[in-house]
Amino acid sequence: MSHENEEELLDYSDSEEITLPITAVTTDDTSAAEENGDKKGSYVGIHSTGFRDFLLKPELSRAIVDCGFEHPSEVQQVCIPQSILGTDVLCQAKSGLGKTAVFVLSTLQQLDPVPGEVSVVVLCHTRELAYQIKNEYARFSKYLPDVRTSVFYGGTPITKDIEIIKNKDTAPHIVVATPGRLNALVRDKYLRLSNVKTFVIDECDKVLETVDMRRDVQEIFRATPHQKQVMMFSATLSQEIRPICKKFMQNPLEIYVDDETKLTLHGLQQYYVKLEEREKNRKLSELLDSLEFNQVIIFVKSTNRANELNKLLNDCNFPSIAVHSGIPQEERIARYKSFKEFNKRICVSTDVFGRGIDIERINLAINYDLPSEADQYLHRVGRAGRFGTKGLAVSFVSSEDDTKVLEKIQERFEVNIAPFPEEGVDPTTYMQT
Ligand SMILES: Nc1ncnc2c1ncn2[C@@H]1O[C@H](COP(=O)(O)OP(=O)(O)OP(=O)(O)O)[C@@H](O)[C@H]1O
Repeated sequence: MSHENEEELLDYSDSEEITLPITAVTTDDTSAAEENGDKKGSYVGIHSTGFRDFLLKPELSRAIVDCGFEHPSEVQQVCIPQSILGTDVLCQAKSGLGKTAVFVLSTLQQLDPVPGEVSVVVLCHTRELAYQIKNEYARFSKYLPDVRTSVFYGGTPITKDIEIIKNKDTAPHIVVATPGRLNALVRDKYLRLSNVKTFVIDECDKVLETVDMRRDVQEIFRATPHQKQVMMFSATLSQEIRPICKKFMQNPLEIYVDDETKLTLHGLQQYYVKLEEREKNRKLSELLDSLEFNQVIIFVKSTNRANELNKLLNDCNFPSIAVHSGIPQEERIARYKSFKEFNKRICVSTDVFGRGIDIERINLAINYDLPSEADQYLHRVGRAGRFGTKGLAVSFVSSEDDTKVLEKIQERFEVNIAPFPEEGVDPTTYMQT
């Protein structure tokens, strides 16, 4: 089997049926962004540290101001001072509160770009997320013109990646990638990782849960020097996955949300609708007609269903797009961009967009198909209500299994998911003012 083919097997983005056992966890992550009203960027923690207290490079400080970040979120306050010193970090913090900026800022702070040397590797589980993280590096390194970041993922010609690596004018210092493609580039000796100083895994529980993806990560990891900084992040870090993560680390700073109730996004209203499978389309169309929203993401359990539902919505004149792993990669990224740029207001997706994807205007998440596990629910609904903003989540419950999952979610995260009110939901309670 060619490497290209092998790697194609390693696109796990639609693997919605994988279950990872979860047990209780503990934290102190008081979401001050939420407590402090719902205005994005209005985070003021108990210890009101400012970004300037981190003593970052002036080029980074300027970019932070340009990005409109006024105050670091709690996870940023806790992790950035340590991570810029090279400490290993294993960090769980709730969805949408700025984990990405922790590793982007701290790696840029430490980076001293050397031509032809890769200093930072960031791995994540989907191609769109890799693309998004690369753009975060672009935003924050805009005043660091010598720093180059590249993104490598499957489903695109590997020859293009090789050209970028070989050309001294484009060879990256920071590589953001999905494990399959990066492993292919390293294994075939196109990319040398012997100068890597920091190794990051975002959505680490997802990346490390399946044996195949973990094997890729291990192979890539072995190509990096022993002495380096390792950082891993996720909103969900079960007791089972923590020791696996720690095998890659040395004395990490460990941040856990050990009280799962604290993973609940309080700005997010959550409801369910009990109905028969055959009633889903009518109900969805009713909700889309009656609810106000800026952008909505609708989750389904298979690529087929994503296509069918998207077609149906378009036939009914709802401006929607579908995103799933069955779509050619270039088109997938084009659709991600188009949705992010607000060209479409409705996106039907599999779990490709179930984690990490950050689209500011999404304030409604609909589980047309409920996920089969509670963790995935948490990630999915976290697409609405980013950075402590308000949002609304509605889940369709159509089977015995759905009912069980719903119960589990409510128990674990101590969230009250009420039946969707007959009179609807007052838009002022979930729309930003
Ligand atoms: N200090 C800050 N001030 C204002 N906005 C911020 C700040 N930090 C991050 N953000 C913004 O908050 C949003 C969510 O951040 P990010 O995507 O990093 O969350 P996350 O913790 O990785 O979430 P998830 O677990 O869902 O992947 C992004 O749009 C980011 O630009």
